[in-house]
Amino acid sequence: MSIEVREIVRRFGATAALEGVSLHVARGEFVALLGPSGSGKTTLLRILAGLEGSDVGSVRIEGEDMTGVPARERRIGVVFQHYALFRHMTVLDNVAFGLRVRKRRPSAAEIARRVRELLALVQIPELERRYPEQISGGQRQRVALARALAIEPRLLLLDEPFGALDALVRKDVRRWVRGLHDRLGISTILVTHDQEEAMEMADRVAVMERGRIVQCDTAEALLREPATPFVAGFLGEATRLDCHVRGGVAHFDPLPLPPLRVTLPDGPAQAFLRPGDIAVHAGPGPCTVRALRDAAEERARLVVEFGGVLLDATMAGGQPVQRGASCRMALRGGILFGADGRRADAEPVVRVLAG
Ligand SMILES: Nc1ncnc2c1ncn2[C@@H]1O[C@H](COP(=O)(O)OP(=O)(O)OP(=O)(O)O)[C@@H](O)[C@H]1O
Repeated sequence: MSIEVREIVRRFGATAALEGVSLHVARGEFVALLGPSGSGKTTLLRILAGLEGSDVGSVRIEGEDMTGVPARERRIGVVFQHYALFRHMTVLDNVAFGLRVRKRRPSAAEIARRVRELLALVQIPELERRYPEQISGGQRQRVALARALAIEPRLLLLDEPFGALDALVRKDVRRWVRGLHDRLGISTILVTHDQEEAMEMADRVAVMERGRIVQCDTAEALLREPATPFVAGFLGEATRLDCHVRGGVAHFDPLPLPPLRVTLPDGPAQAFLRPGDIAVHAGPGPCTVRALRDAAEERARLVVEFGGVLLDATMAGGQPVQRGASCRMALRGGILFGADGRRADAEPVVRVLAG
């Protein structure tokens, strides 16, 4: 089902949690809300779920205004980070809960059939008699999802649902949840502050900053065409550097980095250099390798220090380097924002190595 959020404002005393948020989610779409702590993600989710009201603005689900519609009548499944499973209830009773408290409650036999179907769907049919403390974190996550799905939601809201899982399990559960979303054809909104998670799972990512959605787009578009310096800095592990544009060339002095050609007016600017924009060459030079990442990859990632600044970079060529080794560095490009907020892609002036 489609969701239309219009100009939502929500204040808590002097704090404006949401300052005019609009968002459209198409039927069957998976959208992530991504932003730093306190940017308003959870507040927006709670307003969608009907757990919180808004001061201004409206939420429409499939065209129907949700104002005054209580949470349990919205047919929205919600999963929070702390799954809040009922500890004194078995897995089966936890999943059945939403069905048992329904206004039009199905028969006991129907509830049992539905719960077994759901546990099979989330691939834990053998756990129905266990209690939450007798199952693993990943399994609890699946129970929480089965419970959210039991009410046959039109919309699934996931609030940092993978935070309590260790990295390996998290990856698996993430893929599996996306697969489930695709199979069931429901709309899903995921709240996260993990950009990798948002980009891997969602069709579109809404980047939030201080109570606003500053950009909502595909992961690729957010990386290629960030709307603001905040988005450029928040996604893609870019290094932010101040620079100065003179005659269509950005200079980084006093940092001894090669200049970049860019179509921006003269004046101060901010450069966002992604790891792929900075190519490191092994051999004597002015930079020092401080850390190695993904060393087994063909284009190994590394952190280099240059003039007291740490830069996320990429190894050029296949030569191995070691922590502490000296190296040289070239710029392949970057994204720059002028003082007026205008964005421009930068290119190397000449393809020479720094130093
Ligand atoms: N019930 C409340 N009373 C007062 N202030 C609140 C309340 N709920 C949220 N806020 C404030 O509103 C702002 C947005 O909070 P929200 O929880 O929506 O952010 P978030 O992006 O989900 O953060 P996090 O990633 O840390 O969960 C914060 O400044 C928060 O302190």
